[in-house]
Amino acid sequence: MDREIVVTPASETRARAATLALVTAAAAVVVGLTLVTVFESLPLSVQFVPLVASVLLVGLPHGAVDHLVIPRTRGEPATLRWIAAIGLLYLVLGGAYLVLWFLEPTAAFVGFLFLTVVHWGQGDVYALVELVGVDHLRTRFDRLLALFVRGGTPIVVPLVAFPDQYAFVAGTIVGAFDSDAAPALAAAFDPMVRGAIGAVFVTLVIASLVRGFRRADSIRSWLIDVTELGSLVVFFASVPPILAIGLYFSLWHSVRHVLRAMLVDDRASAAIERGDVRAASVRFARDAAPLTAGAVVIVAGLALLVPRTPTTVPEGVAVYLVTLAALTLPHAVVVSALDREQRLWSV
Ligand SMILES: CC1=C(/C=C/C(C)=C/C=C/C(C)=C/C=O)C(C)(C)CCC1
Ligand SMILES: [Fe+2]
Repeated sequence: MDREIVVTPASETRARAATLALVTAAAAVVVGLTLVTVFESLPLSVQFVPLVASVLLVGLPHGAVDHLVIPRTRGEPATLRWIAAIGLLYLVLGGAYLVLWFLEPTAAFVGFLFLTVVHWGQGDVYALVELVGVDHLRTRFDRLLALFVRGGTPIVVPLVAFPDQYAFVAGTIVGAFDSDAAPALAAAFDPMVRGAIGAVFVTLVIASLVRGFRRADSIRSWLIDVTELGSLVVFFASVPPILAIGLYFSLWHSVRHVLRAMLVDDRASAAIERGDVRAASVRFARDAAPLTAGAVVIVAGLALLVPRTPTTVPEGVAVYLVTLAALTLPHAVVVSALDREQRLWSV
């Protein structure tokens, strides 16, 4: 296999990063499952806490270094040209997607769910292949199957397990733009439709498990994959989705991407190598601070622009999620470029 990665962190550094990723992911699962086990019902105000916290802690910031990651991967300085190119990408794609939200909010929302599946899935494929170092995702097809299964879990499992809360959030998001969009969305919550989506998903999960087991040389790395996936499914099947997605977004998806950004940064990578996670985090926080602040300004601006001005926490979070959608489209393009640089899909 022809692998030419300019910045290739030592395998020990990757192993440290994998441990950090697994520990924070496990923390998300344990916190979520503990909360639902200990408390009979969790007030919505508590369920929203992790999602609101993600504005400043790891969630939103994880994409705020997109202007730095590609030049760093190539071992080039992050010149003004690079920054302008990524800025333009965000402006054009994010801006066009925001316009779509105003024109066709239901379609924009459905698109957001698909985008999330692909983007969260691609992040997990990176972690499995490059951090954990699994050997059973050999072909592009294996990786694509893993992408849909991993990215699909946070979006499909709650649709089956928690349709009411799902419908509430979907209705609040689309309702910010169109107060009578409910009928168009209602179809997705029909038990038959949910059953069919669930059945397709379960088939994919089983296919990926069986295929992975057959192809694995090392049972250890397959077991890590299965344990992660199993925990993820149980987590999203038992924890109400507002809480579950809040925990997952920061502690699972974003932490993995932050580690990826650190590994392409010589200084942060050296800090992780010597076990100094603090130094690596401080450096990341400095890199991410300006554009995180920029993104917060966009959330506030959008809150003023949407036809229905948010007045409650769920409505405020809805505007935040629409901003995340608009930012995630160009972010997923940058991450795909990073996947390409790191030859994640050329197998
Ligand atoms: C909160 C929430 C939902 C959607 C969240 C989404 C889609 C978040 C995507 C975030 C991204 C893509 C962040 C960037 O990486 C659902 C599923 C409607 C169910 C109810 C709770
Ligand atoms: Fe991301």
